[in-house]
Amino acid sequence: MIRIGHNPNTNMLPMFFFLQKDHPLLEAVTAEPTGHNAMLADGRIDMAPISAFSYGEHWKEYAILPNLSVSTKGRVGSILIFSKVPLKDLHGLTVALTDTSATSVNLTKILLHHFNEVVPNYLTMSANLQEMFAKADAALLIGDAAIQAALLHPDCYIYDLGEEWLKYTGCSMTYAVWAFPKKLLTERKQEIQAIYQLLLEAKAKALCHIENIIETCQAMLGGTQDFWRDYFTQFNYGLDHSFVLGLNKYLDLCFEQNLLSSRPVLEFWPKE
Ligand SMILES: C=C(O[C@@H]1C=C(C(=O)O)C=C[C@H]1O)C(=O)O
Repeated sequence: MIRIGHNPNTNMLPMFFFLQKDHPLLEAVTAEPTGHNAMLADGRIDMAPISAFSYGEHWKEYAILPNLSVSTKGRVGSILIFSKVPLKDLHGLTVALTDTSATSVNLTKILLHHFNEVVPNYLTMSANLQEMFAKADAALLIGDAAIQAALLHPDCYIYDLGEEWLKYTGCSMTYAVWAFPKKLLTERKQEIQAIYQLLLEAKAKALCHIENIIETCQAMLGGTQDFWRDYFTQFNYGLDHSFVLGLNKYLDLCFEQNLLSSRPVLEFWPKE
């Protein structure tokens, strides 16, 4: 039995919609990314789509499943900074960070400190734009919370972090990777391999039946079918060479900005 992290956000539906969650080999544990990051680190789950940043913290212990990720080249649509002032004017002001993210929280710091030369103060808060704006000048939201806040058309600047990252680096951005502790390979290699196959099959099926996913998203959060169709054209759920380049660029910058204590090396299993 492999306990896997199930992320309930719409951006992960292409991974989970057709995954047989009652399969005898798997148990699904639902949480936001930071929940899975913590659960994988302390052994409460065996595998999850964790924040790419969390892989960077644990790269010596974890392996990444090839050809799986949550990535975009440019716009994401659901990793957004809502700001009362332009990004360049945030120096010395307060930015509220959602407590559900690790990758985007550190991407925010890289974009502000390294590329915009502004250093604000940070607050970590639960994802609620109104409450964040009561205490801060800008707010980072991810996933469905970001989509819901944007659909209300708040009267503020909105920055898409995938777009900002592309503007400054020319690279794609990988937000999540599927990782597991390498030590599981000594006794549970076959189970991991079997779950990996299920994940690849679930993803392949979803990409052929994206209309089912679009209808589900509309039922969950509203918005038009065109909105959701456009949302999913941004995403790439694979991890080919060009996405690996962007992921390495992000992890290298995290290390150079002292957000990570060592420079991560990506290790994949199964090896290709
Ligand atoms: C694309 C998204 O990516 C998510 C962002 C994450 C993070 O910032 O740590 C982690 C997992 C991803 O699924 C999103 O939430 O919109």
